[in-house]
Amino acid sequence: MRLNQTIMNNEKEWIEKGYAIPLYDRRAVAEKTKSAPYWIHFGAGNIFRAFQANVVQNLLNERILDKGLIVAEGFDYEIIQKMNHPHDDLSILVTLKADGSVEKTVVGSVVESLCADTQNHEDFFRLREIFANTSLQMVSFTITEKGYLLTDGKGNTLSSVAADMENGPEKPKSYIGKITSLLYTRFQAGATPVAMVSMDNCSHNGNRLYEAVYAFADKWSESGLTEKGFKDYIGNSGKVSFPWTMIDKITPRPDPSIEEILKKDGVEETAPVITDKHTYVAPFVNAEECQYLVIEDDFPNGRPPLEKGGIIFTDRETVDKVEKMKVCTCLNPLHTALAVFGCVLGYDLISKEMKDDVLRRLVEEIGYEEGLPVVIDPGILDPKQFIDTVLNVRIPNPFMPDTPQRIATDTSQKLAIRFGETVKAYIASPQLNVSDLKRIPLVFAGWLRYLMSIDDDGTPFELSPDPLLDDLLPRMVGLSLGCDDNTEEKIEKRIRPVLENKNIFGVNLYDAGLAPLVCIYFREMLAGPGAVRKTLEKYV
Ligand SMILES: NC(=O)c1ccc[n+]([C@@H]2O[C@H](COP(=O)([O-])OP(=O)(O)OC[C@H]3O[C@@H](n4cnc5c(N)ncnc54)[C@H](O)[C@@H]3O)[C@@H](O)[C@H]2O)c1
Ligand SMILES: O=P(O)(O)OC[C@@H](O)[C@@H](O)[C@H](O)[C@H](O)CO
Repeated sequence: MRLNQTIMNNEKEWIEKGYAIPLYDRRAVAEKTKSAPYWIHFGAGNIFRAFQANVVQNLLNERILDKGLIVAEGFDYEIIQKMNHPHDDLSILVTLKADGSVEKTVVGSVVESLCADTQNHEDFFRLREIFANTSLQMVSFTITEKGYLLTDGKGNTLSSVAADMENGPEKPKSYIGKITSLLYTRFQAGATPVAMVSMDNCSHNGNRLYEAVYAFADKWSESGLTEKGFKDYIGNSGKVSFPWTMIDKITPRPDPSIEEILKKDGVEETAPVITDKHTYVAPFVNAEECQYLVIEDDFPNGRPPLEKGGIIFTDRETVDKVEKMKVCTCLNPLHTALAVFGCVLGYDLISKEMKDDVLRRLVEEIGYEEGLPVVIDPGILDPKQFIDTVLNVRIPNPFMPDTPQRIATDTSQKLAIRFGETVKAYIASPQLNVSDLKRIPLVFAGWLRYLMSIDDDGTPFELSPDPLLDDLLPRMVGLSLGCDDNTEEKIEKRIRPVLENKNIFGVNLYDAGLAPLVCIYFREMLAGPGAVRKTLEKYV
């Protein structure tokens, strides 16, 4: 059984093996989509294939939509070359339910995949054609938090961004430079409206995308590299919107245990690949069943009826509340706490960590006691029920192959949103006292301990990728486990610049009054092998 367009002539075998297959004429859908695209997504990673692509598949099956999706990859072209093209853009979604049952779906809603690479003339020409088409209604993104960065950890403009700003929209190399250049194509083709929809886990993600794109438009306009009016098209015309969103569906990396299931069914060539840019991809994706996508309803060129596929459209204020609930308190902080301590305590599965009493108590206390008091009820999802499901059903699901190592990726980019917002809310509240926060500082100390890349038994382990490692790791040099030399002064001197960094924590932890506690916890975690667990048991 080969995963490519031939399955449409060989449906019986797939259906007999329990696969749901596309119930529409895929060739006809592809033809219509290519001639009048309405939705292009950037970031051909796992969440897109597990969530957005499957929503469109369901709507195609139900004849609510008659066009599919185009996907573009602007960072890791190997995904397109090694997964999309060899499989004719089909992928298998394996849904792992908490009762242990498994649902297998061949998703065929993606009908074209392109490398957003200005060196790849054919693909970039096609992207310009898509952006010039009046039919285009939405451009969405799952490109990770760092995809929107224009500067490095020290605040210096990235060299690719600086070069693109200097050279203009012709052949940019940076991600946002390419996106802004494509918007310039749309501007030149009649300045028709479009919605630019970030679906990444960053606070006010629409603003993050807007600010990055506007910085290019501003610079290019100022230097006369773009025609008059482009900057206003992006910033003031009301024609280009940047809605805010909240997306939620735990989508681990493709796991060998799931590959085994597919292999047993007779599916060929299912092996996952780790690309040179460290993306974990396979012809299949594995994900939980639960999913939420909440989008600010601001689509100046109209939009498909995605609400019929379960996507919630609402106002910006509600998205803000629901996103704060999920990303800042009820899910992602708990994930990050489990990620850093999981790596240090030698875990390779999040669900196993939930059987460890002290880790379970830690995330319950962060969620219910420290996070929940600052949550504003968004009205559309109940925060208490949400966190109950996260802690009792979703994270402990033993059938989900999610790992602390995946979630630990880019932690330096996530702490500000996942914990900093709560710290800020405590500082701002007349009723709450920031010094009551005891567990969040424990996670900060746990992250510093994680950065030493030595586990709690004293064995070295590999850190997950993070754009700030080059800045952060030198700070850890000279600190070692069980060393009498680890004086309070020495430790503080090393980590002070990190704790003061607002970009990392969202606040200066000294100004917030939390730094001394972080230093105490961190020092105790350095006492020797076993000290991390001992510290957790002492304080949680
Ligand atoms: N996986 C999940 O559980 C989940 C759930 C909700 C939201 N998200 C959001 O989606 C994002 C992607 O998740 P995924 O599961 O698809 O991950 P993935 O590792 O499968 O794919 C990552 C995608 O981001 C791109 N990317 C990586 N680094 C980049 C960079 N520096 N610049 C531009 N693009 C870059 C990759 O090329 C790829 O397209 C997450 O960072 C998160 O914001 C993920
Ligand atoms: O995807 P990231 O790297 O931003 O964060 C890792 C996880 O916390 C995240 O992917 C969750 O699984 C997701 O946010 C659940 O909806």
